[in-house]
Amino acid sequence: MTISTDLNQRNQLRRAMRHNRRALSPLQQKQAAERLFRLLIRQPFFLRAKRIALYLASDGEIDPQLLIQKAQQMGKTCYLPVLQPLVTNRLWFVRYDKRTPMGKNRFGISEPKIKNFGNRKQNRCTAKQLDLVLLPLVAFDPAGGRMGMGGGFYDRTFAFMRQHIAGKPVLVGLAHECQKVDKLPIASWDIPLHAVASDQALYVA
Ligand SMILES: Nc1nc2c(c(=O)[nH]1)N(C=O)[C@@H](CNc1ccc(C(=O)N[C@@H](CCC(=O)O)C(=O)O)cc1)CN2
Ligand SMILES: Nc1ncnc2c1ncn2[C@@H]1O[C@H](COP(=O)(O)OP(=O)(O)OP(=O)(O)O)[C@@H](O)[C@H]1O
Repeated sequence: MTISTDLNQRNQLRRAMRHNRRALSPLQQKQAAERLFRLLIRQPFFLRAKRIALYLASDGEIDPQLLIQKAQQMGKTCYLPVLQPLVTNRLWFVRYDKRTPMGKNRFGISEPKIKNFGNRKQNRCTAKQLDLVLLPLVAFDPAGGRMGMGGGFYDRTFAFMRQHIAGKPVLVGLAHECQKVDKLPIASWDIPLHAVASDQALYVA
């Protein structure tokens, strides 16, 4: 198979799975978010983690908002991905709570504002300092394969995980069950997930 047909297939799958996500009703979204919440709050990787990266749901993604609230009540620190303004296509993780000033990134997703690089550094943490990363995804397979929105942001940011088997951070994708496929094609740059949690099950790779 040529590289271009392979790319076409990836893009077709991405489109179809994004369509599946968006087709869920508000009630289905709410129930899925509650099921995911109940599943995750009893996992040792969640209970143990002090610094957790999550995301604000967009485009039909399963919503981790209940998890953000719970983690904060438990005294954990939550971080959101922010598109790096200088280095292209990597993420920063910025501390998030009710008082965090927010703005929209170029994809229309809310993210913490970075006003002053110097002052704001204490609110930022590097990918290696996180204990747990709950990643958004478009499609997944039960072996930890992940397909995202296509920017390669998470893959680039966590590329260090390939050499570094330190068990930290733990990478767990969050998904609707309808985003599961049998087997995703693996690209050389793809970073495998330790697990995927859906509204129905936890798939440990
Ligand atoms: N909720 C959430 N936040 C996230 C991500 C995510 O997947 N979900 N990201 C994970 O990486 C980063 C943003 N990545 C994104 C990549 C592409 C598109 C997107 O909608 N692209 C358009 C076309 C591009 C354009 O508008 O210029 C599209 O595919 O239709 C959105 C977010 C950081 N924050
Ligand atoms: N570590 C890396 N170094 C250089 N380029 C990379 C790296 N990771 C991904 N890319 C590039 O990023 C592009 C998008 O990758 P891919 O389609 O796997 O993104 P994705 O995982 O769906 O997106 P995201 O992680 O933002 O949700 C690819 O064209 C790839 O060449």
